[in-house]
Amino acid sequence: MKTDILALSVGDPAGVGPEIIAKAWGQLRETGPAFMAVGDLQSLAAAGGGVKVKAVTGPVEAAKVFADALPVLDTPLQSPVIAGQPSSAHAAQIIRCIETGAGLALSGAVAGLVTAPIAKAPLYEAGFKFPGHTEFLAELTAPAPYAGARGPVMMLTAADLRATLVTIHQAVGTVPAALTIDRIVAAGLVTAQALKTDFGIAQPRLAVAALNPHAGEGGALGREEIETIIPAVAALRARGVDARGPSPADSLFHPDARKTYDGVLCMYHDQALIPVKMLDFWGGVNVTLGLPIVRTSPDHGTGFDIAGRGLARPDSLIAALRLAAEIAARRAAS
Ligand SMILES: NC(=O)C1=CN([C@@H]2O[C@H](COP(=O)(O)OP(=O)(O)OC[C@H]3O[C@@H](n4cnc5c(N)ncnc54)[C@H](O)[C@@H]3O)[C@@H](O)[C@H]2O)C=CC1
Ligand SMILES: NCC(=O)COP(=O)(O)O
Repeated sequence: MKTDILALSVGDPAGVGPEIIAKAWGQLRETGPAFMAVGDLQSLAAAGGGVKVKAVTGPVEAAKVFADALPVLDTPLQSPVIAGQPSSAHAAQIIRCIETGAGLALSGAVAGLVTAPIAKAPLYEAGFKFPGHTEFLAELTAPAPYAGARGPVMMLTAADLRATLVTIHQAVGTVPAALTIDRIVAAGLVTAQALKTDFGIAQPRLAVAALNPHAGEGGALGREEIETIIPAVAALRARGVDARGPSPADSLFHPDARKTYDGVLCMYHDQALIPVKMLDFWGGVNVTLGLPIVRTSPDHGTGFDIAGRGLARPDSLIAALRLAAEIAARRAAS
């Protein structure tokens, strides 16, 4: 049965996830968007500082209890949690929660999936083969049909800035070789389409960032613009995308520059994430574009340094829940 409720995977139980989920529930219980946590009930109750939690059998029951208690689809951990201390012993449960949430979203039982942060290293130690949620969810949803341009493409958004990435989790030294015309075009097509369907922008303008200082200074400071990015922008324009660039990245993110585009395609992780987190560290949201399911996440990580101390802020998670509900409503209406 379809519901408007969102699934929320709890992420690393030793991080700030359980605490910010309990806090987010406290702020959203009367207004929504409603969500069902998928994780270990006991550790959520312990991290929640007295918040009322309730085990539920699925989204329909969760929607009924949301105003009164934090609904949890209990997925028990096999070993104890110590806040601030990640452990590869939790990896299987963390992965199962993401799989469960994705399955519920694929079946339409929930409107979308929001993921609380995972730490990558303990999952890699346990044999997890994907750089992060983004690539894992692409694999989990690959068999499902999707009419749009297929991702995954990572978008980080805060205030009026929507920045997407051509390369995601890879060492900076490997980025130039990874930037191909096809890869930039594919990320640009997914971004342009998602700006229309998921963000409601009828005719999106896409800025494309250069890789090198001064956009390569005519080749003197790097040839990636000439050999790869300029041809990719031309190919995007030939496919009907209003793409401009490549523009020197140092002049692309100030307020007046941001008024000239609806989305900006960035070449590597920190090129996009630094301006987004500078603009609004607490309100930033990570969205996976080009999937048959709606998926958002807070822009921050597991915060092990503050986990279990009551200091974690739920703002970014709340923004992620609100954006997931908005995108789901837009997709449902189209
Ligand atoms: N969506 C996801 O699953 C993400 C996961 N990560 C993972 O998180 C782990 C830690 O990464 P870091 O680079 O240290 O970033 P981080 O975001 O966990 O921490 C950076 C700083 O922000 C603070 N912070 C984080 N969340 C906060 C919150 N809700 N309230 C108040 N302060 C908060 C932390 O205390 C720390 O000082 C890594 O293993 C990384 O893989 C990082 C980013 C996103
Ligand atoms: N820096 C963003 C991040 O690590 C999120 O990755 P993902 O788990 O959403 O793929």
